[in-house]
Amino acid sequence: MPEGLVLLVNFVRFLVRLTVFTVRNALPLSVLAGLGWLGYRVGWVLPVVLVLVAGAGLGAWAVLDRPEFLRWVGYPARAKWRYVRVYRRDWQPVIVMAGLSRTHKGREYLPSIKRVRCGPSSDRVLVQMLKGQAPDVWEQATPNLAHGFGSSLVRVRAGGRPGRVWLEFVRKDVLATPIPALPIAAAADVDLSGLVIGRCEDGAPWRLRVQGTHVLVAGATGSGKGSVIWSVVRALLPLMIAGLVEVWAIDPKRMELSFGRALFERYGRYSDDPKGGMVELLEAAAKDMNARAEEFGGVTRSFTPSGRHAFRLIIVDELAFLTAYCPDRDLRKRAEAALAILTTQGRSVGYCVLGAQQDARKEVNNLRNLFPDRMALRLDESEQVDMILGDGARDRGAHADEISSIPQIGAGVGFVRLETTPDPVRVRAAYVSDDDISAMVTYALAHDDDQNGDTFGPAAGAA
Ligand SMILES: Nc1ncnc2c1ncn2[C@@H]1O[C@H](COP(=O)(O)OP(=O)(O)OP(=O)(O)O)[C@@H](O)[C@H]1O
Repeated sequence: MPEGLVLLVNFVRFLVRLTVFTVRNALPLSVLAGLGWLGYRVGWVLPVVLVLVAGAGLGAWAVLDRPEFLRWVGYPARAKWRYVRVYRRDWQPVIVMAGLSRTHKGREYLPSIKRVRCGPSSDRVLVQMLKGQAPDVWEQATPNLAHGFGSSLVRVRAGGRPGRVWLEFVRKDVLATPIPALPIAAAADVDLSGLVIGRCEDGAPWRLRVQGTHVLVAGATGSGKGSVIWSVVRALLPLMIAGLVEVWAIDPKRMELSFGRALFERYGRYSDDPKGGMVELLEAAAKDMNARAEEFGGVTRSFTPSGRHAFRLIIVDELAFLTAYCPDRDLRKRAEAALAILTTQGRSVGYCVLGAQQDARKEVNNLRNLFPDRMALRLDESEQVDMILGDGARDRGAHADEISSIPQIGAGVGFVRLETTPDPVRVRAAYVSDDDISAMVTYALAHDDDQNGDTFGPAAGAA
């Protein structure tokens, strides 16, 4: 190529880059230009005073309303900084070493960074993949990317349009410390389509739907299934006291639920009888559910809890005991039949089954697919993750088999799929201790007398 043409091409490239840089950084460049102009026209005292006043204003904002300050100033500034200092600087060598670039006819083709966003615990980098690349190539390279950019974990998320992926670089584990039991809400604030039972990795409340679904909690022994169950009961407590919710507890292990037995006996039912009592309770629930379905048939299609028709949560602490381990074959069959009826027909008439189980395998619980919402706490084997959360969940970052077995760090931590996103989200349930459960029993029984017989809450009386 003639030398003049090379110079021209480089000059045009420089102009394009300068324009892009100016447009992207219009605000800080305008401020700098304004201050420079002021300094030139009226001296440097005024710009310095302005900078100090702005700094003090930002400091006051950061102290008075930290979340908003971080949202509008802190995280965007950090994102720019990390883009320049981490991702753009190391992009080429890391991508080449991870095998994500291509060389064709001596020219190197690199995927490009479109955007960087920062949150409290992770950075998200939007990447324009090379033409012909698919997200699974990136999923295979996540260990290289994590080591290359100095993060503890990388997850690949959908990029919103074909050809793009978000890389989520986890900087620190914000769920590594236990969350104490959440405060008991007012009855009017309890939402059956989103009970707050813990926290998501991005700091948002973890909301669990119980109305219109069934929930399966899978986790190895000691993974903290009890904290999920008790956080749900705690969140429902105001509506239990108000007579709008009943909790029926089936407790084959006689450990976890027996502690709050008084609550279930007062606001629902309880059984730990292995000789048929637990199965009878399930059958009673299925029978009542059928009666309710008959009463509602042709009258109403949506369920609203009321004093006459309370929302019923059926908790089964160890599903596998009823469906696989119970020595009496007849009882196993009856339990499976009742569970199948409840899970297939109960959703629309105000029944929800919340089942827990240690073993995710099909042989142990072949009703698994009747639970629309499933969560994976710590699991023993990586293959079990997809059995619970669906195919591809582990590749999308649900590493439930890598959750720490140290209770302080990993109990109650798990992965769920939320309605809003196909990607699994890491969550931690609040820890409801034995003392908290005793306090709940005392609280409920103390409030009982005032409210017994009345109905409360916005949905009352509307069945
Ligand atoms: N959310 C939590 N945060 C912190 N620690 C927790 C949490 N949940 C449970 N733990 C701790 O972990 C221990 C085991 O929890 P838990 O008994 O709920 O597990 P599990 O899954 O029900 O086990 P198993 O199936 O053997 O009954 C508890 O004794 C408690 O100390």
